Amino acid sequence: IGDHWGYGKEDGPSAWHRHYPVAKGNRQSPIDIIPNEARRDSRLGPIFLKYDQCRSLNIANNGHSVVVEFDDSDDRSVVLGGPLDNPYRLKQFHFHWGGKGCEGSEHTVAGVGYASELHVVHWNAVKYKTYNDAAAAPDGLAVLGIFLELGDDHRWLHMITDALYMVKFKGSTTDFKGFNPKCLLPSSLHYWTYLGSLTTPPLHESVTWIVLKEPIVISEKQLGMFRMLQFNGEEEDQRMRMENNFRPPQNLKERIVRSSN
Ligand SMILES: NS(=O)(=O)c1ccc(C(=O)NCc2cccc(O)c2)cc1
Ligand SMILES: [Zn+2]
Repeated sequence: IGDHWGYGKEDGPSAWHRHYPVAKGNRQSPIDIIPNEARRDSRLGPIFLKYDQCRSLNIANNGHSVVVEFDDSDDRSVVLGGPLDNPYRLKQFHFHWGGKGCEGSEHTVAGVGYASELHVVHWNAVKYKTYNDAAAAPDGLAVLGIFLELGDDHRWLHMITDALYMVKFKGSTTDFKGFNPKCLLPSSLHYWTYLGSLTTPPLHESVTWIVLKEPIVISEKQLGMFRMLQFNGEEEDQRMRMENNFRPPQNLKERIVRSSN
Protein backbone atom coordinates (compact mmCIF):
# COMPACT_ATOMS: atom_id res chain seq x y z
CA ILE A 1 0.00 0.00 0.00
CA GLY A 2 2.94 2.40 0.59
CA ASP A 3 2.48 6.03 1.56
CA HIS A 4 -1.06 7.06 0.65
CA TRP A 5 -0.67 10.60 1.99
CA GLY A 6 0.65 13.72 0.31
CA TYR A 7 0.18 17.47 0.15
CA GLY A 8 -2.60 17.64 -2.44
CA LYS A 9 -6.24 18.59 -2.00
CA GLU A 10 -7.44 15.00 -1.48
CA ASP A 11 -4.49 13.51 0.44
CA GLY A 12 -3.06 16.61 2.15
CA PRO A 13 -2.78 17.75 5.82
CA SER A 14 -6.55 18.26 6.27
CA ALA A 15 -7.15 14.60 5.31
CA TRP A 16 -4.32 12.96 7.28
CA HIS A 17 -6.51 12.45 10.39
CA ARG A 18 -8.53 9.77 8.56
CA HIS A 19 -5.59 7.32 8.53
CA TYR A 20 -3.66 8.99 11.38
CA PRO A 21 -6.13 10.06 14.11
CA VAL A 22 -3.24 11.43 16.25
CA ALA A 23 -3.34 14.36 13.78
CA LYS A 24 -5.90 15.83 16.19
CA GLY A 25 -3.74 15.06 19.25
CA ASN A 26 -2.53 17.31 22.07
CA ARG A 27 1.09 17.77 20.99
CA GLN A 28 1.03 18.17 17.24
CA SER A 29 3.56 20.09 15.12
CA PRO A 30 4.29 22.54 13.63
CA ILE A 31 2.97 25.49 15.67
CA ASP A 32 2.95 29.28 15.43
CA ILE A 33 5.67 30.50 17.80
CA ILE A 34 4.80 33.80 19.51
CA PRO A 35 8.13 35.16 20.81
CA ASN A 36 6.80 37.37 23.58
CA GLU A 37 4.60 34.52 24.90
CA ALA A 38 7.58 32.14 25.06
CA ARG A 39 8.84 31.56 28.61
CA ARG A 40 12.49 32.54 29.10
CA ASP A 41 13.91 29.71 31.18
CA SER A 42 17.33 30.17 32.84
CA ARG A 43 17.51 26.36 33.36
CA LEU A 44 17.69 26.02 29.57
CA GLY A 45 21.38 25.86 28.69
CA PRO A 46 22.93 26.10 25.23
CA ILE A 47 22.66 23.25 22.73
CA PHE A 48 25.82 21.62 21.41
CA LEU A 49 26.07 20.07 17.94
CA LYS A 50 28.88 17.54 17.76
CA TYR A 51 28.94 16.92 13.99
CA ASP A 52 32.70 16.85 13.30
CA GLN A 53 32.78 13.05 12.90
CA CYS A 54 29.46 12.82 11.05
CA ARG A 55 29.31 10.49 8.02
CA SER A 56 26.71 11.38 5.38
CA LEU A 57 25.68 8.39 3.26
CA ASN A 58 23.16 9.34 0.57
CA ILE A 59 20.64 11.86 -0.67
CA ALA A 60 17.17 10.60 -1.61
CA ASN A 61 13.76 11.68 -2.90
CA ASN A 62 11.18 9.89 -0.73
CA GLY A 63 8.17 11.35 -2.54
CA HIS A 64 7.62 13.95 0.20
CA SER A 65 10.97 15.75 0.50
CA VAL A 66 14.68 15.42 -0.28
CA VAL A 67 16.55 13.70 2.58
CA VAL A 68 20.27 13.37 3.40
CA GLU A 69 20.90 10.31 5.58
CA PHE A 70 23.77 9.71 8.00
CA ASP A 71 25.52 6.69 9.47
CA ASP A 72 23.84 6.43 12.89
CA SER A 73 25.51 3.14 13.94
CA ASP A 74 27.37 4.90 16.79
CA ASP A 75 27.40 8.20 18.69
CA ARG A 76 29.80 9.90 16.26
CA SER A 77 27.45 12.84 15.70
CA VAL A 78 24.96 14.02 18.29
CA VAL A 79 23.02 17.00 19.59
CA LEU A 80 23.13 17.56 23.35
CA GLY A 81 22.32 20.12 26.04
CA GLY A 82 19.43 22.57 25.95
CA PRO A 83 16.19 20.77 26.90
CA LEU A 84 17.71 17.32 26.27
CA ASP A 85 18.53 14.90 29.12
CA ASN A 86 21.06 12.94 27.05
CA PRO A 87 22.71 13.02 23.61
CA TYR A 88 20.51 12.35 20.56
CA ARG A 89 22.10 10.73 17.49
CA LEU A 90 22.05 12.46 14.06
CA LYS A 91 19.91 10.45 11.60
CA GLN A 92 18.93 12.66 8.62
CA PHE A 93 18.03 16.12 7.47
CA HIS A 94 15.42 17.27 4.97
CA PHE A 95 13.57 20.39 3.88
CA HIS A 96 10.03 21.79 3.50
CA TRP A 97 9.35 24.62 1.05
CA GLY A 98 6.65 26.61 -0.75
CA GLY A 99 5.71 27.41 -4.31
CA LYS A 100 7.08 30.45 -6.20
CA GLY A 101 7.01 33.53 -3.98
CA CYS A 102 4.82 32.08 -1.25
CA GLU A 103 5.60 30.75 2.24
CA GLY A 104 6.97 27.26 2.76
CA SER A 105 8.13 26.87 6.35
CA GLU A 106 6.18 24.70 8.80
CA HIS A 107 6.68 26.67 12.00
CA THR A 108 5.71 30.33 11.80
CA VAL A 109 6.86 33.19 14.05
CA ALA A 110 4.08 35.54 15.20
CA GLY A 111 2.06 34.41 12.19
CA VAL A 112 4.84 34.97 9.68
CA GLY A 113 6.25 32.09 7.63
CA TYR A 114 9.64 31.75 5.95
CA ALA A 115 10.35 30.51 2.43
CA SER A 116 11.58 27.13 3.68
CA GLU A 117 12.50 25.15 6.80
CA LEU A 118 15.34 22.65 7.35
CA HIS A 119 14.79 19.79 9.81
CA VAL A 120 17.80 17.99 11.31
CA VAL A 121 16.49 14.77 12.87
CA HIS A 122 18.16 13.04 15.85
CA TRP A 123 17.07 10.03 17.97
CA ASN A 124 17.54 8.93 21.58
CA ALA A 125 19.84 5.92 21.19
CA VAL A 126 20.56 5.95 24.95
CA LYS A 127 17.01 4.90 25.80
CA TYR A 128 15.87 3.14 22.58
CA LYS A 129 17.44 0.36 20.56
CA THR A 130 16.23 1.46 17.12
CA TYR A 131 15.13 4.65 15.36
CA ASN A 132 11.75 3.02 14.81
CA ASP A 133 11.27 2.52 18.57
CA ALA A 134 12.49 6.05 19.33
CA ALA A 135 10.22 7.62 16.70
CA ALA A 136 7.18 6.26 18.60
CA ALA A 137 8.34 7.31 22.11
CA PRO A 138 7.47 10.62 23.81
CA ASP A 139 11.18 11.45 24.36
CA GLY A 140 12.44 9.58 21.32
CA LEU A 141 13.37 12.31 18.83
CA ALA A 142 14.95 15.76 18.84
CA VAL A 143 14.50 17.79 15.66
CA LEU A 144 16.43 21.00 15.04
CA GLY A 145 14.35 23.41 12.94
CA ILE A 146 16.17 26.08 10.93
CA PHE A 147 14.32 28.74 8.93
CA LEU A 148 15.50 29.64 5.41
CA GLU A 149 14.82 33.17 4.18
CA LEU A 150 15.40 34.53 0.67
CA GLY A 151 18.41 36.71 -0.10
CA ASP A 152 21.89 36.03 -1.46
CA ASP A 153 23.14 32.59 -2.52
CA HIS A 154 24.02 30.32 0.40
CA ARG A 155 27.73 29.53 -0.09
CA TRP A 156 27.43 25.82 0.78
CA LEU A 157 23.89 24.92 -0.31
CA HIS A 158 25.14 24.33 -3.88
CA MET A 159 26.58 21.03 -2.58
CA ILE A 160 22.98 19.91 -2.11
CA THR A 161 21.33 21.66 -5.07
CA ASP A 162 24.02 20.28 -7.44
CA ALA A 163 22.90 16.75 -6.49
CA LEU A 164 19.16 17.32 -6.87
CA TYR A 165 19.07 16.39 -10.57
CA MET A 166 20.16 12.88 -9.51
CA VAL A 167 17.09 12.45 -7.27
CA LYS A 168 14.40 14.13 -9.39
CA PHE A 169 11.87 11.32 -8.98
CA LYS A 170 10.32 9.59 -5.95
CA GLY A 171 12.33 6.53 -4.93
CA SER A 172 15.65 7.76 -6.37
CA THR A 173 18.75 7.88 -4.16
CA THR A 174 22.41 8.57 -4.80
CA ASP A 175 25.67 8.55 -2.85
CA PHE A 176 26.25 11.73 -0.88
CA LYS A 177 29.45 11.45 1.17
CA GLY A 178 31.40 14.03 3.11
CA PHE A 179 28.64 16.55 3.79
CA ASN A 180 28.60 18.13 7.25
CA PRO A 181 25.31 19.91 8.17
CA LYS A 182 27.30 22.29 10.37
CA CYS A 183 27.69 24.41 7.22
CA LEU A 184 23.91 24.97 7.20
CA LEU A 185 23.73 26.50 10.70
CA PRO A 186 23.21 30.21 11.44
CA SER A 187 25.72 32.06 13.63
CA SER A 188 23.50 32.02 16.73
CA LEU A 189 22.14 28.82 18.32
CA HIS A 190 19.52 30.68 20.40
CA TYR A 191 16.31 28.69 20.19
CA TRP A 192 12.71 28.11 21.14
CA THR A 193 11.78 24.63 22.38
CA TYR A 194 8.51 22.74 22.93
CA LEU A 195 7.15 19.20 22.93
CA GLY A 196 5.58 18.23 19.60
CA SER A 197 5.31 15.65 16.86
CA LEU A 198 6.46 14.54 13.46
CA THR A 199 4.97 17.00 10.95
CA THR A 200 4.22 14.22 8.47
CA PRO A 201 2.39 10.91 8.91
CA PRO A 202 2.59 8.88 11.12
CA LEU A 203 2.60 12.20 13.11
CA HIS A 204 4.00 10.42 16.20
CA GLU A 205 4.09 12.71 19.28
CA SER A 206 7.75 11.91 19.89
CA VAL A 207 9.65 15.11 19.08
CA THR A 208 11.39 17.60 21.33
CA TRP A 209 11.50 20.56 18.92
CA ILE A 210 14.44 22.95 19.02
CA VAL A 211 13.71 25.82 16.58
CA LEU A 212 16.59 28.25 15.99
CA LYS A 213 15.65 31.93 16.15
CA GLU A 214 18.13 33.04 13.48
CA PRO A 215 17.32 32.03 9.88
CA ILE A 216 19.92 31.15 7.27
CA VAL A 217 19.80 32.89 3.87
CA ILE A 218 19.41 31.18 0.48
CA SER A 219 18.64 32.64 -2.94
CA GLU A 220 15.42 32.31 -4.94
CA LYS A 221 17.53 30.55 -7.59
CA GLN A 222 18.73 27.93 -5.09
CA LEU A 223 15.23 27.42 -3.70
CA GLY A 224 13.90 27.12 -7.25
CA MET A 225 16.15 24.10 -7.76
CA PHE A 226 14.26 22.23 -5.02
CA ARG A 227 11.09 22.79 -7.07
CA MET A 228 12.51 20.80 -9.99
CA LEU A 229 12.12 17.71 -7.80
CA GLN A 230 8.95 15.70 -8.34
CA PHE A 231 6.52 14.02 -5.94
CA ASN A 232 5.94 11.24 -8.51
CA GLY A 233 8.09 8.34 -9.58
CA GLU A 234 9.79 8.32 -13.01
CA GLU A 235 7.31 5.76 -14.40
CA GLU A 236 4.16 7.65 -13.29
CA ASP A 237 2.23 9.55 -15.97
CA GLN A 238 1.18 12.41 -13.69
CA ARG A 239 4.09 14.82 -13.25
CA MET A 240 3.80 16.74 -9.95
CA ARG A 241 6.40 19.36 -9.04
CA MET A 242 7.60 18.95 -5.45
CA GLU A 243 6.55 22.17 -3.71
CA ASN A 244 4.30 23.31 -0.83
CA ASN A 245 5.33 20.17 1.09
CA PHE A 246 4.60 21.79 4.46
CA ARG A 247 1.98 21.19 7.17
CA PRO A 248 0.32 24.37 8.49
CA PRO A 249 0.57 25.33 12.21
CA GLN A 250 -1.45 23.18 14.62
CA ASN A 251 -3.23 24.03 17.87
CA LEU A 252 -0.85 24.73 20.78
CA LYS A 253 -3.39 23.17 23.22
CA GLU A 254 -1.99 23.05 26.81
CA ARG A 255 1.63 23.60 25.81
CA ILE A 256 4.12 26.37 26.49
CA VAL A 257 7.09 27.32 24.34
CA ARG A 258 10.31 27.97 26.21
CA SER A 259 13.09 30.26 25.04
CA SER A 260 16.84 29.94 25.56
CA ASN A 261 18.17 33.23 26.90
N1 LIG B 1 9.16 16.74 9.40
S1 LIG B 1 9.76 16.06 10.71
O1 LIG B 1 11.10 16.55 10.99
O2 LIG B 1 8.78 16.24 11.80
C1 LIG B 1 9.90 14.34 10.45
C2 LIG B 1 11.07 13.68 10.85
C3 LIG B 1 11.20 12.30 10.64
C4 LIG B 1 10.17 11.58 10.05
C5 LIG B 1 10.34 10.10 9.83
O3 LIG B 1 11.35 9.53 10.24
N2 LIG B 1 9.39 9.44 9.15
C6 LIG B 1 9.58 8.00 8.85
C7 LIG B 1 9.39 7.13 10.06
C8 LIG B 1 8.42 7.43 11.02
C9 LIG B 1 8.26 6.57 12.13
C10 LIG B 1 9.04 5.43 12.26
C11 LIG B 1 10.00 5.14 11.28
O4 LIG B 1 10.79 4.05 11.40
C12 LIG B 1 10.17 6.00 10.18
C13 LIG B 1 9.01 12.23 9.64
C14 LIG B 1 8.87 13.63 9.85
ZN1 LIG C 1 10.39 17.95 8.43
